[in-house]
Amino acid sequence: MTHFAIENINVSAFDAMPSPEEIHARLPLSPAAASLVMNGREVLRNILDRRDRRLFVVVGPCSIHDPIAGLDYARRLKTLADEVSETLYLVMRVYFEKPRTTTGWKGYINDPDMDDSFRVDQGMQLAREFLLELAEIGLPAGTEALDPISPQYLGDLIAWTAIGARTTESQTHREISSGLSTPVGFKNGTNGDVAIAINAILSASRPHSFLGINGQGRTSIVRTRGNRYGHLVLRGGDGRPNYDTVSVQMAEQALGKAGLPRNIVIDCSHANSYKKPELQPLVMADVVNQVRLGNQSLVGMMVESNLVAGNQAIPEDLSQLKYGCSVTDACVDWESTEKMIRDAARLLHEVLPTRTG
Ligand SMILES: O=C[C@H](O)[C@H](O)COP(=O)(O)O
Ligand SMILES: C=C(OP(=O)(O)O)C(=O)O
Repeated sequence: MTHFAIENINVSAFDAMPSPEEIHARLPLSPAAASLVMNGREVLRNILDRRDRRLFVVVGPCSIHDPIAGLDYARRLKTLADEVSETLYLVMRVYFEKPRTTTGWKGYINDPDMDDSFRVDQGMQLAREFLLELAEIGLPAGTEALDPISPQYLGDLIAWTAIGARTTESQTHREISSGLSTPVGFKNGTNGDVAIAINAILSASRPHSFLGINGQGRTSIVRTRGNRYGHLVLRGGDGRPNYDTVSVQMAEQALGKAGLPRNIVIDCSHANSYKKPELQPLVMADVVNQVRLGNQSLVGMMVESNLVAGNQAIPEDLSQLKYGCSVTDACVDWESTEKMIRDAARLLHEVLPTRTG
């Protein structure tokens, strides 16, 4: 009798991963990290509930590829975070998973050696090590939840989560968000569609039951309670920005119509700056000006920033990588980051007391 392969025809291997509990046991959450993460989430919830009048800023590299440079960045950001803490709450952008338009490097977890060896097992452990060190430095982390299983490995170290423009409409990502322990920012679609993000916030606010894994790595029916801290992130789309007052007001109206809190974060990067990093300070200045003119729905901003401006292609010889420079989207450099955030903090100082509490 002839045997035909009938399943997994296009799968070349199943390589076992250590379970979340095994990785947690190797790299346990320290008491200091636990309290930093819990405090970070609480501040963010307070901002979204208007018990804290500050704005939060998720700022940092488009992606982490070199932990030494990433932590060098983090130490500088911590000094800046302390300096502006009266008006702005800084969360470091720690993106380990990159959604690609077609193909490309998918991030530090997927391919930590950047050589197509795809050591996800090592990447997950290295990502956890990075987050633990970041917590020791004293900064909360914000990340994109792209892989539906990663939160079981890293979720205890995350204070803010984004669902990206390419996955906001995905049921899987809405389900995961309904169970995440952090506030979740849903981006509008790459074509500028805000309605999908509003539907995502509504969906994630409800309980769901879906397939996932538990701490032992066993396939489980995950049953969630719903996450009431979903909010909208405007990132522009279809080559056009949407941080202007008219777009913001339309988004406010859409949130109100859906019965959702009017909580809007502006991503200063991506289509809001035509992917030109040098325009990000202008977007931030405009958002700050809208707050100064009385806008009450703008609660946060996002910036793609690194030690060095621009980006670089991943070279074959990794020793040729430029230190502190993005290997994904182009970023603003450290000096511009300091200036734009200091300017924002100074300008917001006088208006924060007049924001609705
Ligand atoms: O911020 C990151 C990128 O915009 C996103 O991962 C898409 O990148 P790509 O269009 O280069 O694939
Ligand atoms: C992929 C990202 O953004 P977006 O989903 O808005 O394209 C990102 O911020 O890395």
